[in-house]
Amino acid sequence: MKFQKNMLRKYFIMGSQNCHRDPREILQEAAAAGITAFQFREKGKHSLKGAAKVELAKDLKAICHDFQIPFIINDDVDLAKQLDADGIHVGQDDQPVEVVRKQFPNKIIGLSISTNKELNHSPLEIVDYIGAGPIFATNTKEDAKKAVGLEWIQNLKKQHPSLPIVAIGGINTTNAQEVIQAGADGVSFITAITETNHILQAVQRL
Ligand SMILES: Cc1ncc(COP(=O)(O)OP(=O)(O)O)c(N)n1
Ligand SMILES: Cc1nc(C(=O)O)sc1CCOP(=O)(O)O
Ligand SMILES: [Mg+2]
Repeated sequence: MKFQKNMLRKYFIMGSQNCHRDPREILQEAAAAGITAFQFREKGKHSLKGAAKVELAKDLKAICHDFQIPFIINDDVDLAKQLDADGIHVGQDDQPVEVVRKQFPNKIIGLSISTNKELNHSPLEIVDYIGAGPIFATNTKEDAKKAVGLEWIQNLKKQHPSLPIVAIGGINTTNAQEVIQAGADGVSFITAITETNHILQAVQRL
């Protein structure tokens, strides 16, 4: 699947550890409601491992493809290869993005950026988009860095006007609009969907 900036507009991220019910049901509802991309982030204390992780990933990929939404895998390069995912998202402490690009010349590749130093030392020309954040405080990622705020998105956009940017961290139905107004091409979110009882409404508002 070829990357397009508008895929970043409503980018849902999830793993089974984020869910109070079957992740398949949650993704199905979010996809029907209009998310534009999905990242499988099976990570942390209560996450699935081994065959159970692979089985869930396969099911979630099939749902994404039913809705023609890109299926992106967080961190796990081997799983991305095994499942022929549409893309992979890596952070500063994961496999170097140069290595990932060599392995996947045609897949969507996203890279996390949390500071100006990371921005200035990353090979931005070989990634399709950056995940910028945390914009606001978040409890979802244990090792999240300091919140960067909306001005940082404005600065990023000024410095790199054509670099696709998806904002992440503490984004919900009430603050998503100001994130877009600050210059992000889209918003990514976990708990805005996994902690709501009204997925359709939440996705529409986001
Ligand atoms: C879209 C998006 N942006 C940032 C991240 C964070 O990636 P990373 O820093 O590697 O942290 P983990 O998610 O792996 O804990 C992301 N996953 N997606
Ligand atoms: C996975 C992730 N990465 C972040 C980063 O800043 O790189 S913040 C984050 C968690 C986002 O979850 P929520 O939408 O529930 O705040
Ligand atoms: Mg990572």
